[in-house]
Amino acid sequence: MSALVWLKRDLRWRDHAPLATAALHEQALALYIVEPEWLASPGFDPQHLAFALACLAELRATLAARGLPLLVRVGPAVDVLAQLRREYPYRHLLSHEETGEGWSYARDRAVAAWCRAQGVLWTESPQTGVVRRLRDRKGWAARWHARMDAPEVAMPEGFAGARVDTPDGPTLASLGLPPARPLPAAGERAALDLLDGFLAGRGRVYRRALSSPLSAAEGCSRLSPHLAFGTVSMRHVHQATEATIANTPDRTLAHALRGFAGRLRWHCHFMQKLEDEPAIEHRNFARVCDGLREDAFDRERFEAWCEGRTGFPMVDACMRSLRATGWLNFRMRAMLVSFAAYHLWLHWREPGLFLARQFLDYEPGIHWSQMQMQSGTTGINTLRIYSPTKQAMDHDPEGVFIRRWVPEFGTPAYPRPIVDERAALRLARERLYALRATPEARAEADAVQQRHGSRKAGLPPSGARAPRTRRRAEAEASPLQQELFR
Ligand SMILES: Cc1cc2nc3c(=O)[nH]c(=O)nc-3n(C[C@H](O)[C@H](O)[C@H](O)COP(=O)(O)OP(=O)(O)OC[C@H]3O[C@@H](n4cnc5c(N)ncnc54)[C@H](O)[C@@H]3O)c2cc1C
Repeated sequence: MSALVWLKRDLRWRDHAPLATAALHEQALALYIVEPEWLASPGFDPQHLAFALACLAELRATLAARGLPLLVRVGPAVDVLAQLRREYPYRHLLSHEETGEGWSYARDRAVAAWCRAQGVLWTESPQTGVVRRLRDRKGWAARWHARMDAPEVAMPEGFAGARVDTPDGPTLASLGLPPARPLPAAGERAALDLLDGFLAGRGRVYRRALSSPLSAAEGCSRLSPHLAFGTVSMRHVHQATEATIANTPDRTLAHALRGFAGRLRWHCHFMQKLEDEPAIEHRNFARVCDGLREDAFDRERFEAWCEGRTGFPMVDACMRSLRATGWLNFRMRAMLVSFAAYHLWLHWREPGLFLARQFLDYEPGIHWSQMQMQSGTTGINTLRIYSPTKQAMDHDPEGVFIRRWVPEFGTPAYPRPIVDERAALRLARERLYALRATPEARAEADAVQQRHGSRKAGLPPSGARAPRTRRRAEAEASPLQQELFR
C-alpha cells in the first residue's frame, strides 16, 4: 500500500508518528498544502506562512536525505489531495490531529468525507495532550501525563520514496502576499537549540524574568512559535525538561524549570477548550455575557489601541513592541487585552483577530480561551483588570521599555489618554459584577466549570459561591489559577 503523509502543524522529523508509519509502506510521499482558506482567514498574517515555509525548507532536506520527497502545493485540501491521487495513487493518508479554527475543522470534515468516498484510509495521530471526543475533564491531567511520559516515536532509517517531481514550492511573492516582518530562526534545529539553551541555563531566571517585557524576551523559552508549528513535539519538550529537573545539581535552575513545566500543561489545557467547544472562537463561553459589549464597539478607540497611541505609555509600548517583533510576554498580552476589554469596553473578537495576526505563535485554542479569560467572558475566572500604570511601575520602573518603544513620550507629540481610566473602570466593574451576581450567571458558571474547568487543579466551582468583591474573588482563586496570572 502507498502512503501519503499530510504535514500540517507538525513540521519536524523527531517524534513524528505519521512519518514513522509511512516508512512501513511500499511507497511514501509527504505533502504540505498551502490552503487558500488559511490565507483568507482573518487571523492569518504573512509572517505565519513565511515561518511555515522556512520550516519546510529545512524539513524537505531532512526527509530527502532519508529518501522521502516532500511536495508543497497550493489549493483547497480536497482538490489537492484528489489531484495528487491521480499522479500517485496512495491508499493511506497519514496526519496529526489538528485543533484549529472553524475553517480547518470544516476542511477536516470535507477531507474525511472525500477519503470515505475514495476508499482512502485516513489515520490521524494525536501530537499534544488534547483528547478528541472527550466526554468530560475528569482525569484529563493524568491522560496528559500518560501521553507525554510515553516514549518518543522511534524514527525509521529511510523510506521507499515515491517517484514524483518536487518543484520549488510557492513563496510569499508568488502568492501575491507582502513580505513578512523579520522572523526568529525557524525549523527543528532552531527549536532544539532554543530548548537546549533554555534547559542548560538560560531558564535559570525564568520565574523572575517572566513578567517584565524587559527581561522576558531572554528569560522565557521563546518556544511558542515552534510548538504552534510543531517543529518540536510537546512530548520532547516535556521529557527534556523533566530530565533536566531530575538530574541538574543546580536547584535554582530546577525550581525555575518546574514553573516552566507547569505551563506546558496549560498549553494543552487551553487547546482542549477549543477542541471541546469550537464555538468559543466566535461566541462567549458564558452566554449571559452576550450583548454586553457587542453594540458598544468604538472603532476609533480600537484603532488607537492597534496603533499604540492610546496615551497610556505601557500599553502603547507593548503594542508597538509586539508589532515589531511578533512576540510579547504573557503578562503584557493579558494587560493589552484587559485594557481593550475594560478600559475601552471593546468586545474581544476584533482585538483577538488583530492580536492573532501579530503573534507569530498564534495558537487558536490558547488564544481564544485567553482572549475571553482576560475579557471576563468565561463566567468562571476571576476578573483581572490590569492597571497599565501599576504594570509600568512594577515591570519597567526606570521607563526603559517605554522610552525604547515610545520615544515621543513626555513630549507634546504624545497623545493624551483616550479614556478617563477611573470612570471607565468603575463602569466596567459595575456592569460585570452586576451581571455575575445574577442567578443565570451563577448557574451558567457551574456548567462552564463542569465542561472546561481544570478539576485536577482544584478550581472551586465559581458559580457555587458568587464572589462579592474583587478582593474576595482573588482570594478564592485556586493557587494554580493565580499562578497562571503571574
Ligand atoms: C490574550 C493572550 C493570548 C495568547 N495567545 C497565545 C497564542 O496564540 N499562542 C501561544 O502559544 N500562547 C498564547 N498566549 C500564552 C502566552 O502568552 C504565550 O504562550 C507565551 O508568552 C509564549 O512565550 P514562551 O514560549 O517564551 O513561553 P514560556 O513562558 O517559555 O512557556 C512555554 C510554553 O508554555 C505554554 N504557555 C505558557 N504560558 C501559557 C499560558 N498562559 N497559557 C497557555 N499556554 C502557555 C506555551 O506553549 C509556551 O510556549 C496568550 C496569552 C494571552 C494573555
